[in-house]
Amino acid sequence: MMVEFAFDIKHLFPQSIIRVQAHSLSPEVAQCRPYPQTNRGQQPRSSCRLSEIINVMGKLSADAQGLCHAVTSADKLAPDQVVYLMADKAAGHWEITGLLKVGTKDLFVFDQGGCYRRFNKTPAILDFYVHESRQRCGQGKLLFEWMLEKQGWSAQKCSVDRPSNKMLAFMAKHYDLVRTIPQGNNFVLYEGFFDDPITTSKSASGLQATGSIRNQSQGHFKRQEHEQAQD
Ligand SMILES: CC(=O)SCCNC(=O)CCNC(=O)[C@H](O)C(C)(C)COP(=O)(O)OP(=O)(O)OC[C@H]1O[C@@H](n2cnc3c(N)ncnc32)[C@H](O)[C@@H]1OP(=O)(O)O
Repeated sequence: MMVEFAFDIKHLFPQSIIRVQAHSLSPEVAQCRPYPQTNRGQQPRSSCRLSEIINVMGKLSADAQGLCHAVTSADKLAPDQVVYLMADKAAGHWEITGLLKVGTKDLFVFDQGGCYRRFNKTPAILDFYVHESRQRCGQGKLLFEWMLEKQGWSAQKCSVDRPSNKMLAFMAKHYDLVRTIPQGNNFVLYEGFFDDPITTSKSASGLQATGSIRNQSQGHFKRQEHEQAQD
């Protein structure tokens, strides 16, 4: 069953995907609720509605990935992070179908030669979820493509925070991204990340060689490990 909210969401979606940042949220969702008693006769503010949607979808995403804590919530959204929310009315009324949270990270990463480098403001995929009833129907691709266009990013330049097995399969299927470069942190980089970084990536700037430490730690597969543990 899809997620239901105590308010009509259609006014929030002038198109099927919207871009939300921290400044348009009310992180103190508790102060917005309960509906409609505290706002008798009034619609809850859109910032309250968006915050509630993000909290609910963040929780569903965590559940789907077997995580104890949500990666995405209204109060944790940093100023440089963006949440893309997707909705449709395929069932006759508007429903929220997906969430994609992205941001930028200053990462110390290993290149293909094992050299340790610093990349400032690396495009980062932080949380991604399509409702179970809509998975494997191309909705994820739609949302991801929209995000890439709005952010001005390309898939191979994105770092991915602790990708799940489904995420790895998604990147392989839609972007032919299969070969990862082992890192000592939770982020996965794909081959192609280091190709011509200055000219082809708008955001992966500030490349600095910081040594040649070789470390093949695989600490980035937390979500995947968790999934497997749950299987
Ligand atoms: C950084 C992170 O956020 S990692 C966490 C990613 N999120 C999750 O794992 C939560 C649960 N999964 C999902 O929400 C979704 O499956 C997403 C967001 C990963 C992909 O969204 P979808 O709408 O399913 O993607 P879309 O339909 O465009 O592409 C389908 C492809 O994704 C991958 N995929 C999606 N679901 C599955 C699955 N159950 N098993 C294996 N691969 C899957 C496959 O490559 C699939 O292609 P296929 O059906 O030909 O095998």
